[in-house]
Amino acid sequence: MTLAFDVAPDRIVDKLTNSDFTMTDKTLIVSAPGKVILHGEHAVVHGKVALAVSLNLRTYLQIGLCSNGRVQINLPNIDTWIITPGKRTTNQLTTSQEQVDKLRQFAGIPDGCVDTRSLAILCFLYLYGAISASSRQLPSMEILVWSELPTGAGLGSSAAYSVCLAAALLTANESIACPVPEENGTVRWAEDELELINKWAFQGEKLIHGNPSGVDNAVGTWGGALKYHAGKIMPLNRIPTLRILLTNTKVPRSTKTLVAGVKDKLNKFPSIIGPILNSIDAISCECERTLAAIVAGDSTEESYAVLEELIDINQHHLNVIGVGHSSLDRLCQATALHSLHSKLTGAGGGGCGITLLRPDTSPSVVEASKRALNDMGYDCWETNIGGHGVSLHSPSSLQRDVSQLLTRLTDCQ
Ligand SMILES: Nc1ncnc2c1ncn2[C@@H]1O[C@H](COP(=O)(O)OP(=O)(O)OP(=O)(O)O)[C@@H](O)[C@H]1O
Ligand SMILES: C[C@@](O)(CCO)CC(=O)[O-]
Ligand SMILES: [Mg+2]
Repeated sequence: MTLAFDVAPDRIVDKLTNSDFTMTDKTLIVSAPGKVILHGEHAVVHGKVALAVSLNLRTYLQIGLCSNGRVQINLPNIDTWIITPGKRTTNQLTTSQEQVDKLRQFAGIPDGCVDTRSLAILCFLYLYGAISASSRQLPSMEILVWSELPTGAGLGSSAAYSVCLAAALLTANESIACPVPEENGTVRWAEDELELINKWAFQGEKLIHGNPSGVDNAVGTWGGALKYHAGKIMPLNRIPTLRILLTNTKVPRSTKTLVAGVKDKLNKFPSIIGPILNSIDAISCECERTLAAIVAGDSTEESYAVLEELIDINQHHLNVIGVGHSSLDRLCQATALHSLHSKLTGAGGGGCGITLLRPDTSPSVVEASKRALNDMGYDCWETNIGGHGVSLHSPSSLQRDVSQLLTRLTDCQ
């Protein structure tokens, strides 16, 4: 998707612009990781504990400042969009309904819309307008966002997108420093700057999700493993290297819709759904204790059995609160045939599931499970967790395939 608009006049310029892009200053490349939630999705929106870890799959954003009086954003993962101009909003770390309504009107996006492109555009327009509000002039820039993450599949693609946008726009606007990565290197921002990135990314998530807990943008910003509770972010230092099989059912769903559905159920049946959310909270806490026991070397066999049981219980809870899906049931059944335990991850309703592998799960069991899942039409891969948080890259530090892709996409603009 490519969006372009004039930054000066308040009028629609529209669609693809090409050759008149002239870079005056520098190009920045930032990236942020996706995540998996081990336990606590949905419950965390209602103040319960969640445990989440970053993935090695990342979203990349390239931003070039220019002097052609235009803003152009290219989002190849999600196709094409027709354009609306940008708008200055107030530079405040809160999103008022009035501001959002004005932006929606401006971009022609109806209220309650969950369309992928509309939400991505709304998020960009908001962050661009609000972060640039302190500048004398709205900056002219060209942005390209490309992700290794499947969009809208439970792996935090919206948060990685928001974190990248916040980091790039704050850096371009000099609200945070522009650390210089060494040749072939990657750098991160200082802690207070990460906090600012995270706060802005949370505003972006609000536009995409409606009512996010903040856990996904926290993982996108800090990376690693963390415990999230009522807005408090606590790094998890005592977790073993977990082997996780990640499966994408490829059933599309919207986090915004699913989160709203759980809220409705909770409002309708507080004394029925409330205790389930409390139980999910207890599962997260028990999981944290069990992970620490594994690190301490306490009866690993038994600890893994506990982790497996917690996964099964939570998957049932998630079904009860209405975020399961028949594709996820089939995933759980297929892995259970190989004595493996699975649950949905992220918002559910389709999207991705995680399957816990033991340190000694044999390659033949993993291969047989993957084959069964592939035969059902799912994508499935054993993943590495613990990717670093939002980072700034020198072009030469990027993996060759990522670098080539960004170059190719830039050339196509
Ligand atoms: N690479 C991308 N380019 C543009 N927009 C993106 C990109 N990745 C995500 N988005 C935006 O995020 C939305 C998907 O967010 P959603 O929260 O529904 O799914 P998710 O973040 O992948 O899953 P979860 O929130 O369960 O972890 C898309 O509709 C789109 O608006
Ligand atoms: C479903 C949810 O709990 C996790 C989505 O990855 C929503 C949120 O925490 O914002
Ligand atoms: Mg999301």
